[in-house]
Order: sequence, then C-alpha cells, then structure tokens
Amino acid sequence: MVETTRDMGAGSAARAEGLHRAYGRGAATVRALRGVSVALAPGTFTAVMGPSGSGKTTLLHCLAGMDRPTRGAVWWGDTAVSRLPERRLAVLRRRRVGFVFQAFNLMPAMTVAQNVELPGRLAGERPERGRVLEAIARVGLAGRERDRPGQLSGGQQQRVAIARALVSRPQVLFADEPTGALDRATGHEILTLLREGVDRDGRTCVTVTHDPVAAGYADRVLLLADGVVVDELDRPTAARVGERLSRLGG
Ligand SMILES: Nc1ncnc2c1ncn2[C@@H]1O[C@H](COP(=O)(O)OP(=O)(O)OP(=O)(O)O)[C@@H](O)[C@H]1O
Repeated sequence: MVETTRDMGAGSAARAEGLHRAYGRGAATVRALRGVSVALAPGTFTAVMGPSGSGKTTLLHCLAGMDRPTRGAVWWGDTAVSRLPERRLAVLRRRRVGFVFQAFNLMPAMTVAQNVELPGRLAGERPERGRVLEAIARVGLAGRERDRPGQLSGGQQQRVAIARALVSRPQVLFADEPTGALDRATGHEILTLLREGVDRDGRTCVTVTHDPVAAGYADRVLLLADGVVVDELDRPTAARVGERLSRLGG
C-alpha cells in the first residue's frame, strides 16, 4: 500500500486520513475502503483509477462529504468534515465542493438556467442571475440558457452539469466518470474544460475514470485496489497508466 503523505497537513484543498468505509454488517460486510490517506494539493487535477469495485466512487463520495467514513477523517482545508453535523455539512458542501456524475442528473423539464440554479433554490437562496449566466458561459453554453436538456447533446448536457457544480464557485470539483457516457471526442472536450478550470481558475479537480487517455489530463493518478491506494503516478501518460492498470488486472 502506498501512503500518499507528500502533501499531508495544512495547505491541502481536501484530504483523507486513514479512511475506512464498510457497508453492511456481520458476514455480509463489504469493506469498500480499508485505510486510504490522500491529500489533494490546491490547483491540481487528480485521477482515481482501479478495477471495478476497488472503492473509487466510495472514496470520492467520502472526500466530497456525500458519504461518511466508518473510520478516519476527511478535511477540507482546516475543517474536519466528517465530524460536522448533517445540516452544517450540507451548507458547507454546497459552498466548498461541486460534484459531477456520469449520467448528468439534470431535470428534463427545467431549462439550462433553472438546472444551474436548482442547488441554490433547494437551499432556499435566491439565484444570482449574474453568477448563473457566468457559469453557463464558462462551460461554453452562452445563449442556450432557455433550452431544455433534451434539446442538447450529451456533451452539452454534461457541460450544464458542470455549470451547476461550478455556480457556487467551489474549491474542489469532484467528477465520477464524467466522460463515461460520452464518445471520445466529446469526452476530450469535457476533460479539456475540467483541465482549464484547474489551470485558469486554480480549482482542484478529482475525477474517477476507467480510461487511461482521460487520466492523461491529470497531474497525478491514484490507483486503488481492494480499498487501498496501491500505486501513484505523477504526470501520467495514457501508455504508462494503461501499463500499471493491466498489472492490476483492471
Ligand atoms: N451502498 C452500498 N451498499 C453496499 N455495498 C456497497 C455500497 N456502495 C458500494 N458498495 C460496495 O463497495 C465496494 C466498492 O464500491 P465502489 O462503487 O466504491 O467501487 P468502484 O471502484 O467505484 O467500482 P466501479 O468501477 O464498478 O464503479 C464494492 O464491492 C461495492 O459493491
């Protein structure tokens, strides 16, 4: 197991210390994470890879405050996320992190702008029109604010989902296989957009992917197997990632 201690401590945008996450009880217990420690330096792009069932989504959900570890701690800057009561966590999560899913998860009856506004509205806030338009423009969809998701291509729908995640100006953007439902060329556009957010806006980005080419957009790849980090690659190329993955049987 590789302990990624290099960036530990203050200064990380987010970090996990000794994360364990078990599902179920007794003989049926699944140990999805078995002691994962990772630190995400601000303004970096990390790809999380590994065989199916290795714990990638569980790690992302724990780091994003969407799931609670059974043991261990998650930090966003100086804030101990895993100890926050649910309501405070919900408020902080909306301000500090964004999340993008493989399946876009847009509301089909709502317009692009309404989808982007939705998280704020659900939190009882009045949408700031300027911020909403800025987020939509940032993902290259200026002028499409009144369209419904059904009028957009898959790649454009994922852009809307990214705008929705970015409207609160989060420090960390988590993406779980954001290109998994897209063809390669469209996936490339989405990854370029995520990369630009890191390079231009200084955002921290973490993405789960099965695709070595997608991992090549990241600064660092973490390889998971059986709930632990087994390897780490800096400045990955698709070829090197593919080679390491095949060693893992993933
Ligand atoms: N809510 C849950 N209840 C029970 N078991 C779960 C739950 N979520 C995940 N697991 C189990 O935890 C393990 C890790 O799952 P996880 O989804 O994190 O893996 P993954 O690496 O993201 O897999 P994939 O690449 O297939 O999406 C798997 O054995 C999975 O079946």
